[in-house]
Amino acid sequence: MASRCTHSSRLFMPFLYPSLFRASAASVPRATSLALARNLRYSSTATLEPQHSENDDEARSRLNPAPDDYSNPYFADKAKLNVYAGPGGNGCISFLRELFIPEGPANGGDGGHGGNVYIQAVHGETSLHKLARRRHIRAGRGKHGQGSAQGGQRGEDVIITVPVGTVVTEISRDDPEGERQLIDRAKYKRKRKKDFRNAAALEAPKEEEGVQGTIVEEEPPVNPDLDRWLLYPGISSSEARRVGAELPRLPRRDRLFQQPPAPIYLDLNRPTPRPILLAAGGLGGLGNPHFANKDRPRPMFATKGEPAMSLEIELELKLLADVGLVGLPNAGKSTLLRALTNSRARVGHWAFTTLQPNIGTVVLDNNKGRPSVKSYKRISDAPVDDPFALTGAPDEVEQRTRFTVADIPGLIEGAHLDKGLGIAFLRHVERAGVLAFVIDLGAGNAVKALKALWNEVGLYAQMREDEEADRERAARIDWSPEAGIDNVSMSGGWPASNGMADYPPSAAEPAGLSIAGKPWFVVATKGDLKDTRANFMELRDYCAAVTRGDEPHPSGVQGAWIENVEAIPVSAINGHGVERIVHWTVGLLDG
Ligand SMILES: Nc1nc2c(ncn2[C@@H]2O[C@H](COP(=O)(O)OP(=O)(O)OP(=O)(O)O)[C@@H](O)[C@H]2O)c(=O)[nH]1
Ligand SMILES: [Mg+2]
Repeated sequence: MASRCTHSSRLFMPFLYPSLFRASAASVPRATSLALARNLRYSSTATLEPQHSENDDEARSRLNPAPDDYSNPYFADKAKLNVYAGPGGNGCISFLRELFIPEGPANGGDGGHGGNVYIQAVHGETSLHKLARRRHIRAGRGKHGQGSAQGGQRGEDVIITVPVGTVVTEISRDDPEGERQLIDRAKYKRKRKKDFRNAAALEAPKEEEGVQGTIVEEEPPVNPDLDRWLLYPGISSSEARRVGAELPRLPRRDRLFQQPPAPIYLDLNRPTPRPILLAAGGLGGLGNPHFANKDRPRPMFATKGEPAMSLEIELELKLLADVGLVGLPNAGKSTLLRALTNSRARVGHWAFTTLQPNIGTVVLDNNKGRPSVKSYKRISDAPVDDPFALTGAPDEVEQRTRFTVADIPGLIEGAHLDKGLGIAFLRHVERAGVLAFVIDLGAGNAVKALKALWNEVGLYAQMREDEEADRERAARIDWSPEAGIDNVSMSGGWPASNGMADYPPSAAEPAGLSIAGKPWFVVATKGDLKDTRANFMELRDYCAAVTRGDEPHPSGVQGAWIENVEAIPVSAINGHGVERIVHWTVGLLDG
């Protein structure tokens, strides 16, 4: 396909793809290159390019790239958002006025409802960085009603699209309408009690009446909902007081969208075809015709639109890769990812080259002939718009054409104490089907390194399980203000019985099994280095002993996966042995 920006692409090329530029620079005629140099005089990146000698370039390859030969897409795996639903528009107070009808009937329009905020997990999104930058997300406000019975426009809805694998947690919410409903309900209960007591007092013996029977004149009640009404702006203050005292009760209104029960917790580990409601917009106010009757043909009031709910939510992305690479820094994880996939992850001979997760795809079948490996995966046909996926639907099998591999920053001993880059990145391999421990054969005892890695992973798993248990305990306490008030069916994708207490009881799993229960294997890399054979043999014997049960699982977790622990020797930099990793992984994935 022809380039869509032939002129500008040349200019931007060195900035975006320095290595490509170097390769093509030699073929650019001298006159052109001079012209380019002139154009790029102020471009610091072009002039500061490190110069490589010819020999240097020859030694370089896709698997042994220069440190600056990589692509670095924007990535964020956490975002905090303030979400505001749209407030409703006010109702209008207006009267028909025509040539021979000076005082016509009420014709104020209703206010529009505020917009809702939804969330939807879609394929194609891979990062939360755009949302992290936006921070505030607002749905449109409903427009006010107008004269001549014109209703206000509805506020625009907003759909937050997030990558599949995002977990949404509510931090706090401000729901003025929900709070008001609670207060109204409490007041109503108090009033009923008081009325009951008064009625009982009236039925009490009559002799006391002579002594205490003085009738107390009650003050005219002040309308408690005065702030929810709009009064005709043209009326005088005395008239306003009179109208205020005569205001009717606020009408009860049916809602199409109920606010989702607090606290929101959504694990969007599958795409959601229908957006899920996070915050419903406020109802629009009612115009003055709603309050006209034969005693009050020209109501001088209308209702205001409802204020909107706002939420503070946290989004956490857990990448959904099939295989997670776990290893110490500089072990060769990114090189292995390059060897397995088309990834352009950064490779460097220092620790912490990788600062953010990289995902690569291993293509098994590009549909251009026979697949390199035959593999089948189970697909569940549980309804994907069920945010809690509580239904146990039967599984189907389909041919696997690719699988994904996640390369994360290296772990060091003590990562759980927040040393190095910490263990936060382990959440990206937490959901992987298979874990591959990448061990550098040239960097000391491989068995020791494997044990150290499993120790960190085990501590991480325990931490996550404790967090999950805490969250579930909090969710089971039914403190939600909405619970038990209106049992109206939820719209916008929430299941009707969405009380958190309805969760199925969690299976009592031994601690740490969420990760230690996964199939795993060891990739012993840098096998091309001298004197690494003994180290590999020791590692292989250790893995065999673990499989036999002679050695405990390196994490120390009881019941961890030890079916067939294998150590596969590779030289990723030369692409040797990586085929075997593909076959082995597929075998474990197919289970
Ligand atoms: N000899 C040899 N060197 C390798 C091999 N694989 C990787 N290396 C080198 O090891 C160094 C580190 O490789 P990386 O792939 O960046 O290691 P990493 O595990 O991703 O490192 P971090 O991202 O820092 O955790 C680089 O200089 C690679 O060229 C290999 O199979 N053989
Ligand atoms: Mg790396």
